Amino acid sequence: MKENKEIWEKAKRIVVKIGSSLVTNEGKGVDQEAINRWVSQFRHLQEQGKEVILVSSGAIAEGVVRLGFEKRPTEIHELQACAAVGQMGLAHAYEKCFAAHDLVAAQLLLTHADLANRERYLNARHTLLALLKLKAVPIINENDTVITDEIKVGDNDTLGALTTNLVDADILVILTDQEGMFTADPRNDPNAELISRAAAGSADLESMAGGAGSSIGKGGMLTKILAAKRAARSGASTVIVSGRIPDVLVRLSEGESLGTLLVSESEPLSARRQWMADHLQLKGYCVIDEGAVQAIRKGKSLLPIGVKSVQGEFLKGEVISCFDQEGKEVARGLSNFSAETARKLKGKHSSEIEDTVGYIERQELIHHDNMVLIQSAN
Ligand SMILES: Nc1ncnc2c1ncn2[C@@H]1O[C@H](COP(=O)(O)OP(=O)(O)O)[C@@H](O)[C@H]1O
Ligand SMILES: N[C@@H](CCC(=O)OP(=O)(O)O)C(=O)O
Repeated sequence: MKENKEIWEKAKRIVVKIGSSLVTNEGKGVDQEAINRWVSQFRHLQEQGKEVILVSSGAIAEGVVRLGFEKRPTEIHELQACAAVGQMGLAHAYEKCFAAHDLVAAQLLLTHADLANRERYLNARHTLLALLKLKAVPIINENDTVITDEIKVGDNDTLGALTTNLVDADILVILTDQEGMFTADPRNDPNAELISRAAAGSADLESMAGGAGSSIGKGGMLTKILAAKRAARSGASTVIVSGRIPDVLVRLSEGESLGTLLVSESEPLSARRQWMADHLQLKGYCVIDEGAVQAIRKGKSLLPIGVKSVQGEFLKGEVISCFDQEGKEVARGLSNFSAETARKLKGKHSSEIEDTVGYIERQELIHHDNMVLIQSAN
């Protein structure tokens, strides 16, 4: 495995994600002093020639305090109201600290749709790259005020990974309220031991990671290690570490081993394949037979003859999934047909396409060039 120092020396672009409990001092309200400490470290990283992108949680936790709720509400519109109010508090706190360190901050509130649509995805990417070129530090959060659960990214660990892939960052640092990832949730198990290093995506990690240990955070440890697995697809390694360690970012950047390093060991996917793999919600999928599974694993395109069924409603050009007959996702890619046409063509030989739909535009349902193989469940 690569040494920490080597990984950090090579890293130029770093995404730092900060969780709600850290930002709001365990839900008591925006922790201006802690923010100040992280921002001064961003400044240090910039002086070392590194680019920093921040993904900050905390809007809802801060809104809960500002609106005087005794505990986090459960009603969706109240949560959205908290997010709207709390985001003001976050922006204000960051703006103050960034200005004090002579840094320029920029706010981006993203939705799932911004990342699922190729054009909006590329727009977001170009805006972020322009900001980095101008030495501004983008601060990203999910736009919780306008979205419901069905269309959400859902947690900022995942958003951190999507951002890492979006800008081809080298490292994702997830600052949290624990020292790192333990063999079990240290809040419940006093014998849990810190894992200092592992391969991102290693299957054992998923069984050791639990949910959020408090009502302030959202994802817990599981979303963090899934985020590391997702970030590894673009070649980025992830560090899960306590944001309370003094000078944590500076010390990491000097190669010190702190928290849990989840090393990316896979070959990075191309940008377009990454975008397809990063889709969290798809409009449809097809179930394919064993012959088609073998063919696409060998690098062939998916032909209608291998398709057993087509589910959902999608348009030509949208990303759909391919499942095997056991229900495991094997690939996803851009469909050359709408769901309606794909249903008419399923099981048909290429020579029957014209007779079935009256024209031949493409013979493949998904061309190999527009397909990404999925190694294991997301
Ligand atoms: N294996 C584990 N190692 C460390 N923490 C774990 C583990 N499993 C579950 N957790 C819980 O995950 C929590 C961190 O996640 P979360 O509360 O969502 O924080 P954040 O707001 O930083 O995202 C920890 O406080 C801890 O209780
Ligand atoms: N977007 C939400 C944060 C959601 C979230 O993932 O929270 P956390 O687990 O604390 O990183 C907010 O700003 O309140």
